[in-house]
Parts: sequence; C-alpha cells; structure tokens
Amino acid sequence: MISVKEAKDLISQHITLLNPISIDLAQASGHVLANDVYAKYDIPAFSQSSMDGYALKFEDHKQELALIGEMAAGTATSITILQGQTSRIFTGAPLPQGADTVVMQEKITRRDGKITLQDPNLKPGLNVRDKGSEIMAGALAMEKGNLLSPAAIGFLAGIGINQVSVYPMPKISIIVTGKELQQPGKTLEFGQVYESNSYSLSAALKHEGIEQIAVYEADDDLEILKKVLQTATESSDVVLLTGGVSVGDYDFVIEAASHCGIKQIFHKVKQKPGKPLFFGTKNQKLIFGLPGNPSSVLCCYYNYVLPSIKSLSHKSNNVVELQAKLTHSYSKAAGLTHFLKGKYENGLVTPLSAQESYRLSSFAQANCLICLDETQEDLKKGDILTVLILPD
Ligand SMILES: Nc1nc2c(c(=O)[nH]1)N[C@H]1C(S)=C(S)[C@@H](COP(=O)(O)OP(=O)(O)OC[C@H]3O[C@@H](n4cnc5c(N)ncnc54)[C@H](O)[C@@H]3O)O[C@H]1N2
Ligand code: MOO
Repeated sequence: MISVKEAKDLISQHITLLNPISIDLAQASGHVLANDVYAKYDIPAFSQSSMDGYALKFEDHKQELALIGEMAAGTATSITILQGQTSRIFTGAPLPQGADTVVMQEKITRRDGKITLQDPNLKPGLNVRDKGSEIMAGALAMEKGNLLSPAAIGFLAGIGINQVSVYPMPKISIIVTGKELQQPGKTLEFGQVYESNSYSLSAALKHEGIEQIAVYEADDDLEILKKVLQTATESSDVVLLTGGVSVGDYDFVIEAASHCGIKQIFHKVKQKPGKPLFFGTKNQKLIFGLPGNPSSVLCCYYNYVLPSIKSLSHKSNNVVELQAKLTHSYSKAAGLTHFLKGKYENGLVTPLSAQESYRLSSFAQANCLICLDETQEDLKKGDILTVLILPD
C-alpha cells in the first residue's frame, strides 16, 4: 500500500494536458485560454462622451455657445462644431468633429438655443473616453493561461472577439457497479440500496462546469463491466468507477481494467475512507476505481479526482488547504491517513459525528475534510490540523 502523498504524486505524473479547441466565446466561461488574444480594433473605436451633456471646444468654455445639433449613442453620422458652437450629446455617443470636451447637462443653463457653462472644474478632455483608451488594435488583450471569468468573457466580447482557443473540460464517464443498486424514487426491495454515487459525482462535476458526463450501470457482472469500461474508456478522458475495487468475489474492477488494457498505476492507499482506491491509465486517459461506499467516493473525488480534472484543463488547483485548531480531542489508530468530515469556522475545526464511510449525513453538513496523517493518534483540543475546504 502506498501513502496519500505517493498516490497524489503518481497521479500528477500521469496527467497530460488536453488538446486545445476553438469554441464560441459564449461557451468559454470557466475555461483556460490556450492562446494569447490580441485586439483587432481600437476600443473605443471612436472618441465618445461618458456623460449626457454638451460637447464643445474647451477654449470656448467661458463664452455663450450656440447649440447646433445633437449626437446620440448609435448615430451613424457625425457633425462638426465650429468656434462658439456646441452640440447636445449623450453617454456613449461619438464626440462631434471639432469638440474635445463634454460638460454635464447639470452644469449649464440653456436659453433660446444658447448655453452657458457653470462648471469651475471643467478641464480639457473632461468626460471624453478617447479612441483606443481601453485597448489599441494589435495590443495583447489577454495572455494564454488566464481563466475566462465572467469579466474576462465580457472584456473579450467588448473588444469584438467571438471565438477563443481554450483547453476543453474533460469528458467524464461514471460507471456504477453493484447488483444491489436501485434508482431513487423507486421502491426498495429487500437487499437493495439507493444508487447515490452517480448523483454526488455528477453534481460535483457539474459544479466544475463539466457538462459531458455519461453514466453507466454495470451490475456485478464481469462481462458487462468489461464492455461498459471499454466503451467508457474509448469515449471519455476520465472514467470514474464506483464500487467493485475491493477483495469480494463480485469485485471485478481490477480484472476488467486489465482486460481493457488499462495500466494499473496503483491499487490501495493508506487512507480511511477509500483504502481500496485504484488508479490506472490508458493512452493518457485516467481511470479511477473509487471504493463504493458513498463517503469514500466523495473523499477520493476531492483528494484525487478534482485536482486531476483541473490539471487536464490547465486550471490551477485552487483547493484551499488551511491550518485550523481542533475544538475537542479525537483519537485514531496510527497507520492510515484519515479524512474526517468537519466543520471549519474562524480558524477552528470540529469533526462531525457519523464518520462511517457508508454514511453521507455528516458529509452533507461538512464544509471541510480534516486530514490526519498516518502517524497521528491521540489529538488534543487546540492541536493544529490541516483542513481541506470543500468547494461550495
Ligand atoms: N475483506 C475486506 N473487505 C472490505 C475491505 C477490505 O480491505 N477487506 N475494504 C472495505 C472498504 S474500506 C471499502 S471502502 C469497501 C470498498 O468496496 P468496493 O469498492 O468493492 O465497493 P462495493 O463492495 O461494491 O460497495 C461498497 C458499499 O458501497 C455501496 N455502494 C456501492 N455503489 C454504490 C452506489 N452507486 N450508490 C450507493 N451505494 C453504493 C454498496 O452497496 C456497499 O455497501 O470494501 C470494504 N470491504
Ligand atoms: O475505507 Mo472504506 O473506503 O472504509 O469505506
């Protein structure tokens, strides 16, 4: 059995970035840019007003000005103002030829088609957004490696970009194994359990913006599992199996993986929950055999799967690890790393009850996993521990 650290290192050694794709900007939120983006145009494309008011030549601001026209946002034609003249102008409208300054409409008096200014703070160029002041044509707008946040998407749209090259999100297959599984909403017969692993995993993946998720059921039948695993491995970048990785007579994941040409990188990690975790690869595809207990599945997801799928898409692993003070004593045996469902608040952390790996009630309330390493045994109130904050 290997340690948690060895398992994490082995996984990261087997990750290869997915090949970039070109997609519509509207679909690109949450992706990482694979190429630098350059501006094609000066933005703003013309000098424009940032206020509703009057456009003028600054040198005229002390004299009465004759109102000769109007510029509204979206106007397709321009006008020219001469000395002693002004034009009505609205926010976003092109500055008329000859004007260099805009006075806000609150700071003038208007009578008989003439305006006089009362703006002691008026300066040349005030309330004018210069052509190219956001970005100049040819300038680097956004470097590759940047995450496309909503603001980044808006910025790129605002400079006229509609296609971007990004690292795609991985395609994921989830295979749930187990003859005992019943769909939620149906009646539980004797011996059945509700299938929850595909629900928790799909929810966690969707939270990461992953949309291409296929869910398969493989019963507890080696032949079915071989076929499903083959299909899933061919059609996705990451396969998440749940259940069937332990030592029972109906645990077929290891055998099916070997049959499908999946290279085993490791099986079994010194951890609780999730000890029988399997990890293998085939042609740069990642195959995780997650131990079937619902809490083991999620624990392994947050520790191993989530960082991997982020790396595939060139995203930084922003899983937050903090140090926190334990609120009461806790004991464990030495030998395995334990991940406890916990509540973290203001630097303090409390292990929740119901830590058993078949239960999710405490996980459903937890906001962190408390990491107790292999050697730790008796922990006292006030001890400083590492906690992994769970995504919202
Ligand atoms: N003799 C030993 N037995 C077990 C060991 C061991 O070392 N020696 N390890 C235990 C540990 S730890 C775990 S974890 C489990 C892992 O077993 P499997 O990965 O083979 O999982 P299953 O046996 O198929 O299922 C375990 C448990 O989880 C329930 N389950 C499975 N899939 C789902 C699902 N999709 N939704 C909800 N619940 C699911 C299943 O009914 C079982 O109760 O092995 C221990 N045994
Ligand atoms: O370690 Mo298992 O994952 O207890 O349920």
